[in-house]
Amino acid sequence: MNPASNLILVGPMGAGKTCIGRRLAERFGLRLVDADREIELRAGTSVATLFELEGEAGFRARESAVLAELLRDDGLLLATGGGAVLAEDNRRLLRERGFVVQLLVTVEQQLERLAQDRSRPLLARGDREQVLRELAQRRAPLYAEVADLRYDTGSLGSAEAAAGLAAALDRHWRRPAGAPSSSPVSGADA
Ligand SMILES: Nc1ncnc2c1ncn2[C@@H]1O[C@H](COP(=O)(O)OP(=O)(O)O)[C@@H](O)[C@H]1O
Ligand SMILES: O=C(O)C1=C[C@@H](OP(=O)(O)O)[C@@H](O)[C@H](O)C1
Ligand SMILES: [Mg+2]
Repeated sequence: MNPASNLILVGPMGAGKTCIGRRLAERFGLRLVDADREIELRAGTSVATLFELEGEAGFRARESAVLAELLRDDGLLLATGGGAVLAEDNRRLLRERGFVVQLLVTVEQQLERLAQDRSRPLLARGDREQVLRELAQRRAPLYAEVADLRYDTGSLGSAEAAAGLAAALDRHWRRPAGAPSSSPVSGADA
């Protein structure tokens, strides 16, 4: 098991990386960083606009650079974007620099959670269900390759899921000596 001080969330769009990350950061005394948000801050524009202006390849180059920059630090809760595992160098970096949690979600749950979402360019055209199924098929082995722990949010709401994941991390994540101690998940209803 990986005794890293960073906690890294990977998984598909709508798995809850960003929102569960927010709750867990507080619980484990980690600094929350969301890779997409950091890319947007550096570029001064949105992920959707970057896809439009630079294509997916341009966005992926920015994503790799941001992951490398952020993961020089310790004590982070890093919420990645769903495609962060595509590049082999990213996968190596994630494995080396953190305890990686793969959040599991079904395509049906993704469709429900992202029904109103207009910010994810990969879902902007075509048949959403088909796109999500193709992405899941291609990426599932890549998430599995980097994961130290897999966690299924199933039918849980995000507060319950965060509380359940925190309990699983208490059992499975060996943190380095001197890491801040954990406190209850705020707003958890489980
Ligand atoms: N466990 C959950 N149960 C219900 N809704 C959720 C859950 N996790 C996330 N959501 C909702 O799904 C949407 C996407 O969540 P988000 O955290 O942005 O996912 P990701 O960063 O993995 O793409 C948000 O509207 C969020 O409130
Ligand atoms: O799956 C993907 O390739 C993407 C997922 C998004 O992040 P979330 O997984 O946080 O939605 C964002 O990085 C971008 O729209 C591309
Ligand atoms: Mg996100």
